[in-house]
Amino acid sequence: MENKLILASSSPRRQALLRLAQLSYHIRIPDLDESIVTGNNPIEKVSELAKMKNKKISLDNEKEVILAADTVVSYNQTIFEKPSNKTEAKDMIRSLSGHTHHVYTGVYIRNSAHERAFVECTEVSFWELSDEEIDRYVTTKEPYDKAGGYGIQSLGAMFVKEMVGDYYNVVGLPISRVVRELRSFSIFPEFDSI
Ligand SMILES: Cc1cn([C@H]2C[C@H](O)[C@@H](COP(=O)(O)OP(=O)(O)OP(=O)(O)O)O2)c(=O)[nH]c1=O
Repeated sequence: MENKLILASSSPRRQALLRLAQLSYHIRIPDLDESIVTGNNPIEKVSELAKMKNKKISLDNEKEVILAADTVVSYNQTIFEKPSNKTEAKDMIRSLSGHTHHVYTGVYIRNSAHERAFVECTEVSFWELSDEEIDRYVTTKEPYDKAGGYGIQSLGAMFVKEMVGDYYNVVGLPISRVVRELRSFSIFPEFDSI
């Protein structure tokens, strides 16, 4: 029996990125109140949450490999998670306007024998945005299921002036590094065997 990758996430983007890398996976969604992890250190926060999401899923046998992740936006000593309403979304995007922020994704991988954890950081600079632009954006569905209140993979792309680091890390999973780490768990993308 081959090793089996379990994605501990409800995020459609994380699923899409595993498919992009030609990885087969199963989904098990962790039930976790993310607000229990407090504090203003983004690296600690994403590490802790990725680990907690991962450990919420039990390993049924030694072939299973569980992957979990957490993404936050950090600007000026403040962590931005998913905005819960229009006002919060507007405030977040207004603070990011004309500035450079960091997007952190913590990844935690484990099987019955070992575990690997890492944090990837991408630097994103926004253009100066007008109030009208921000108002229009928050009337779309885009901000509400995304850290920082924007989606770089869709309309939020219009805000981005410059980026340093892995684009896919901003979307929720630094897929090229994940693929490399998964090889040590004997999980391989289909293209490895071509
Ligand atoms: C900044 C940014 C974040 N995001 C997303 C990635 C993450 O899915 C989300 C941050 O929330 P997370 O809590 O990391 O993930 P999630 O709630 O979507 O899924 P789960 O906890 O079940 O794994 O924000 C984008 O899709 N685009 C972006 O540009």
